[in-house]
Amino acid sequence: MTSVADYYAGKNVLITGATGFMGKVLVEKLLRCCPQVRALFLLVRPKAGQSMQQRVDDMIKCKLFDRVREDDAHFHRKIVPISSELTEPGLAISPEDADKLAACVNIVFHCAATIRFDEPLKHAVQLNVIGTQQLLGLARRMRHLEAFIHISTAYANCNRKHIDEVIYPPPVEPRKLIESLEWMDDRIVQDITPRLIGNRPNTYTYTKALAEYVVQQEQDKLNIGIIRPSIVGASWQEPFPGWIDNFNGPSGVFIAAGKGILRTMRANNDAVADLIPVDVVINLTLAAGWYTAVHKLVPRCPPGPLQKHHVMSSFKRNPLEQAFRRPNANITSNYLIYQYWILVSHKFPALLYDLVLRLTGQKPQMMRIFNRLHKAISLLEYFSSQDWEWNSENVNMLMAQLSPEDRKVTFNFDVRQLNWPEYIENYCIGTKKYVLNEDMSDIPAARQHLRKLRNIRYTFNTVLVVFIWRVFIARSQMARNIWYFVVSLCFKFLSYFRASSTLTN
Ligand SMILES: CCCCCCCCCCCCCCCCCCCC(=O)SCCNC(=O)CCNC(=O)[C@H](O)C(C)(C)COP(=O)(O)OP(=O)(O)OC[C@H]1O[C@@H](n2cnc3c(N)ncnc32)[C@H](O)[C@@H]1OP(=O)(O)O
Ligand SMILES: NC(=O)C1=CN([C@@H]2O[C@H](COP(=O)(O)OP(=O)(O)OC[C@H]3O[C@@H](n4cnc5c(N)ncnc54)[C@H](OP(=O)(O)O)[C@@H]3O)[C@@H](O)[C@H]2O)C=CC1
Repeated sequence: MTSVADYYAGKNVLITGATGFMGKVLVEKLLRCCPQVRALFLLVRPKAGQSMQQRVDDMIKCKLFDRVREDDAHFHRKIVPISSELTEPGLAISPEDADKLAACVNIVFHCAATIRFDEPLKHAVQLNVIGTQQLLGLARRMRHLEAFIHISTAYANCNRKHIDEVIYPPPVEPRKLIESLEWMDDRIVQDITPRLIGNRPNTYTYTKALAEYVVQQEQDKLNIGIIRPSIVGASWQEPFPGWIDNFNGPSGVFIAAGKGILRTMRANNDAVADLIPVDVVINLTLAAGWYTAVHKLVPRCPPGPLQKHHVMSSFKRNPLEQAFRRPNANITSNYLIYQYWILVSHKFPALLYDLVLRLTGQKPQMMRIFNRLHKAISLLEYFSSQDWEWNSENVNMLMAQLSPEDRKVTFNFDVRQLNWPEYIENYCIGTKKYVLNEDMSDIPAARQHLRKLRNIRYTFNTVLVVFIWRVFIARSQMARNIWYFVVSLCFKFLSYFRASSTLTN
């Protein structure tokens, strides 16, 4: 039995989506734990005025690569950026680069995708389906290819309640869809999108399902492996706990809750989400690369439960700076209760805050922030308010194939060993440090700010109760009678207490 690192020794690996959240962790892990790997070819596009080389240079400077840097200061020599735009014909790879890749690549990891839930169908198909087809075309030219690993999602088949580790028939024949989209203008595509995606919630899950089918079509020619992670969160252990660099999925929810903006969300009653740490997904992916070189595989990452109270208590211990309110959220599956909390805990405070901003000559902004937040959480609702049953037999089988050292240490993907409260604490701290770039030394000031917010809330509530009561008393004789009765009762109790304490003295 070879170890996973031994397998990658001397291999040339091609990675798409290397500048993304998961791609970066994959590159880091390969360089650190498979030090004999020969070269990593990264398909990267120029973006936002930066050349492909500048983007890769920036990427490897980031903190995520600190441990690799410590081990080998010249690790960047193994990284070979290749200019590529996946939505362009031929992936916009130069003929020389394409020939070079065809001659030497041994393993492909395809991570690139648009993961936006509101992506127009045409663009999602262009990147997630046609981009994948074109990459497979390039893979077919690779003379020494041993495995093609495609990163899909556990929700590609979210229209089913029970999902096995198989490729299901596609919702439509991809070729027919691609042909139709070619002549339709964007307005028509927008109009028919809901009909096309049917009982899937968005173009993302729909195009990921089509991509799986497109990959499966190549199974006679290539060794393919498909990984289906659920909701990918911050790292558990590697390269350090809590690494996260984006607002996607639960991270945006956590940050909004930690800032005291998000106070309610629609989710299933026990508020459990299928979360999986990114380092676990990457360990599984690399192990699958090794195994697929010999066998074919569709493993799904085993998820773990995410619970609301861990998030809240963690942000109370390690508060984010300048919170709008104290972190506290009501999770409910009931639509009416949810709407009530939206009104009372989101819209009313936002209106009040904007009023104060207007009165002090500033531009109102809170309602705009809440409108964006509502759009984002409405897109996540489908996933947070349902449960799925997934089969993970291939994952268990793969685990059993690993050497004890790989299974327990280097490529561990057994989430049963994960301590969830500790993981969530590190996750929340990770959003603070790496997404919001807040300093941990500011925590005492942030705690002081939370105490101030609590005092403001107590004062506000007291004033509100007194005000309502005064209005009520002014209008109702019965309320006045009750009020006088309660006040006289208090006086009687006080005078009795005073009299009895005088007697005992
Ligand atoms: C209450 C607390 C505890 C609760 C625990 C209970 C459990 C419930 C948790 C449930 C979570 C459920 C998550 C389900 C996710 C399913 C995942 C499926 C898995 C996958 O396969 S793929 C990964 C998932 N994909 C995504 O998550 C993408 C979703 N995002 C989008 O589609 C778009 O970003 C969105 C939401 C439509 C917004 O679009 P837009 O308005 O155009 O904004 P931009 O994306 O362009 O961003 C502009 C700007 O804002 C920043 N940003 C983005 N999101 C947030 C946010 N939530 N909060 C704050 N800021 C955010 C973004 O970084 C940009 O900043 P710039 O500086 O770059 O401009
Ligand atoms: N994050 C999650 O929760 C989950 C993710 N997945 C899957 O994992 C994979 C990686 O996701 P994640 O890392 O989170 O996504 P990111 O959005 O962080 O990364 C996407 C990557 O794709 C690249 N890319 C996008 N468009 C193009 C293009 N036109 N040409 C070339 N490259 C492009 C991006 O490059 P650039 O930097 O240039 O934009 C980036 O490197 C995806 O396939 C996704 O479906 C599955 C389940 C859950």
